[in-house]
Order: sequence, then structure tokens, then C-alpha cells
Amino acid sequence: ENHRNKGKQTDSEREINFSVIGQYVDYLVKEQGVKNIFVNGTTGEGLSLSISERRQVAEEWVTKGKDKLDQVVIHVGALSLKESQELAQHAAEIGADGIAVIAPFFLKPWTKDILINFLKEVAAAAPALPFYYYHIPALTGVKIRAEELLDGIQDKIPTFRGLKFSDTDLLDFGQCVDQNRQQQFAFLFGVDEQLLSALVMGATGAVGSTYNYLGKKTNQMLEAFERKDLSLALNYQFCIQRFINFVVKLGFGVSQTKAIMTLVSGIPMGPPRLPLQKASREFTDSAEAKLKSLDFLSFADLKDGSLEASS
Ligand SMILES: CC(=O)N[C@@H]([C@@H](O)[C@H](O)[C@H](O)CO)[C@@H](O)CC(=O)C(=O)O
Repeated sequence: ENHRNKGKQTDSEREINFSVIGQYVDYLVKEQGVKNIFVNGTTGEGLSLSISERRQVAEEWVTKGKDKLDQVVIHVGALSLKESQELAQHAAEIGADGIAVIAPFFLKPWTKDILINFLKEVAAAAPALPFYYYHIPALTGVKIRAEELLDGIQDKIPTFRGLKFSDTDLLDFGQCVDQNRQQQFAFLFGVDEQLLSALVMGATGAVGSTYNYLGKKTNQMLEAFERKDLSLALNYQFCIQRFINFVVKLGFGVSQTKAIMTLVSGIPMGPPRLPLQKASREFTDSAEAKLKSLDFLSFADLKDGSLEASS
């Protein structure tokens, strides 16, 4: 299963290229100002990887991020509670900074209490690690409101430290913040095109796919917000929205994100794994033109061979 550095053609198409992770850490820190990483989530196709691959990816990020990254949080959600616990324990062993879990999405928890019980069992496998609930109802189909879930959650899960909220329901998000003011929870927003609205609601941070290549722009928005320069912050958000709106119309998902990451960083992300399909050349060309027209990408930013890798 470990095809690391064997260099066969099929490996690069089908297997994880662990060797670029170290390079990618440097890229994110230096070029994008991103120092916190969420590993094996949606963009990382965590649920399409084997348990052994997930362990290896997590290890590589923690090892290569040492003394460079502030926090590496590992997503350990799985359909099998046992696998999730194994991954949680592994995250603790390798020195990750936290774990996050999505709701199981095949046989689903139908009530808040059942979901809490599942999460509690995973959290207990890594009792020293901060625990985050990853709320992404559009993908899991589990629509239990985050605000309800958070009510009294620390009594059940003492390591609970926050929420990664990947949904557009700002009523739910706002109420998560409003009802937990006494706690020091992290409220991490996951819909990049709406981040400014979530900041107004009290988001304490963000986790998202576009920060791989729009990290610098988003940091400028965060700084403007911090300085209370709302009109400048809104300018940045609208700029980001123009790009996301453009690619959404072309069909935007994890595969397309990977193609853009390759294009902008020059580091080959490889194709996605089935059932995802590689982004088309037309998509990548259009996205590139849009990035340039929005001044998100200059010719100088394009690294040699970047188009090669995504073609
Ligand atoms: C459904 C989805 O992929 N959502 C993204 C967003 O960053 C999303 O790509 C972005 O807001 C553009 O719509 C993140 O919430 C997912 C994420 O952070 C992850 O990779 O775990």
C-alpha cells in the first residue's frame, strides 16, 4: 500500500504523492500566510482514503509542519466508530493539535443525543486532544442544527473546543456564537464566499478550500475587518465572491479546487480519486484567466510546469 517514492506512472495517478507535502507546507506559510491546517477533510478527500493512507497523510503533515505551522487538526470522522477511534488515537500519538469529526452519513444519527454519543466515543479515544465538530449537512445529510448540538455539549464531551461550520445557515451559526459566549469555543466558518458575514456574527477563524490559493487575499480581508475597515473588507469579500461565483457556474468542487491549487502553487496535486473526476482543461484555463483578470494571479506567480501537471 505504501508506494512512496517508487515513481511509477500509475502511482502518481492513483496513489498519494506524500513527497510534496513538505513543499506545500512551505508554500502555504510563505506565499499564502496560512499556518493552520485541517487535514483529511473534504478537500483532502479524507473519506476516499484508506485508514492506512489517512494515518500516513496525517503523520506527514504533522512531521513536515513541525516548527512551521501553528496548528494541525486532523479530521478523523468515519462511518465506522472503531476506525474513527483508531484515527483519533493515532492523531494523539503523532502529536496533532486537535481532531475533528463529521456526522456518520450512511446509517445516520437522527437525534442530537445519538450524534453526541457517537462524537463522545470518538473524542474519548483521544482524551488529551481538543475536539471539533465538523458540521457539513449538505454533504453528510445530517441536518441536526449545530446550535442544538452545542447546547450542553461540554458536559458530554469535556474536550469539545469548537465547531467547523460548513453551511450557509447564518441563523444557526449566529446562535452557536450567541448561546456560547461564556465558553471559549472556536467558531470556524467554512463557506469562504460568506466569511465576512460570519465574522460579523462572531466567527473566530475559517477553514476552507479557497485559502489554499486565496489565503493571502483572505488574510487581507481579515486584517481589514480587524481594523474595523468594513468597506475595505467588503471589497475583498466581493472580489473573492466574483471568483467563486464564476467557477461555481462552470461546476466547482473538490476536483476543480485541486486543479486551481496546482495552477497557483505550481505543486502538483494530482488528479482526485474516483468517484471524483479530474477537472477539464477548459475549466482550468477559464479559472486561470479569471484569476488573472481579478489580479489574484500574476504571470510571475505561475510556476514552470504548473499547467503541465494539471493537464
Ligand atoms: C463543500 C466544500 O467543499 N466546502 C469547502 C468550502 O471551502 C468551499 O469549497 C468554498 O466555500 C467554495 O464554495 C469547505 O467548507 C470544506 C473544507 O474546509 C474541507 O476541506 O474540509
